[in-house]
Amino acid sequence: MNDSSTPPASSDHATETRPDGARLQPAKARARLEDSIRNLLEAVGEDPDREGLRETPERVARLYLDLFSGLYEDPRRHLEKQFSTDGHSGPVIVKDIPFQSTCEHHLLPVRGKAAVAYLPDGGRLTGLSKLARLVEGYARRPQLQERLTDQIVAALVEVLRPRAVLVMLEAEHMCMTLRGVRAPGSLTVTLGAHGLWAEDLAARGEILGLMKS
Ligand SMILES: Nc1nc2c(ncn2[C@@H]2O[C@H](COP(=O)(O)OP(=O)(O)OP(=O)(O)O)[C@@H](O)[C@H]2O)c(=O)[nH]1
Ligand SMILES: [Zn+2]
Repeated sequence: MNDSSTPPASSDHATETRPDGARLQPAKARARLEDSIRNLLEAVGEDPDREGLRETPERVARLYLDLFSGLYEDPRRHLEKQFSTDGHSGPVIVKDIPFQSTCEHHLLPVRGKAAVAYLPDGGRLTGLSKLARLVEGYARRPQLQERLTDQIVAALVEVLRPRAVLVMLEAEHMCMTLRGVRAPGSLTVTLGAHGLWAEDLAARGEILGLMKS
């Protein structure tokens, strides 16, 4: 593989800020999370100082920092390392990428599989593992499946400038299986497309077929 002559995307991608410009700080978040979990235990009538719960706020704070670690990175940075295509002009598809997310309405797990495809523009390729890292970075946040799909598409478009992108996510939402409507086994499928695969349904169908095969 050759080093790309393409300049990397903006280094602003390495850190992310809230819309108000404040930097997200995991250390501060951890202390606040611990307090919040303690409050939650008290609110449900538990004693956070009893032996079994004493370390729970700290454990759960760590858990949430892990589940929401995508809030502390800009996943677009994973696409910055690029290679030349060496003439390859066909689609690149990585499928069966497992992901774990959190439904932003109920803070319950969402687990699924992603398939990510792009059609290089003749100049830029990214590492295959970077597609899975991109999915993970956006999944590890409070999310909607539709937004997660769109963010993955937008990142690929912005950084790789490919001729086409297609992203398909299939996921089980625990908020639909453990509670509420209780529909275990139900799967939500979302699709995001850009460029040729948004415009040409026959071309999109061919890629979808490969994603599902
Ligand atoms: N569109 C979309 N909806 C989601 C996602 N995750 C969870 N939901 C839905 O968000 C909705 C929230 O609905 P509400 O009526 O405010 O909450 P609720 O009373 O707990 O809803 P029920 O789950 O129907 O009991 C539910 O229909 C969930 O199924 C997602 O990723 N995308
Ligand atoms: Zn939910």
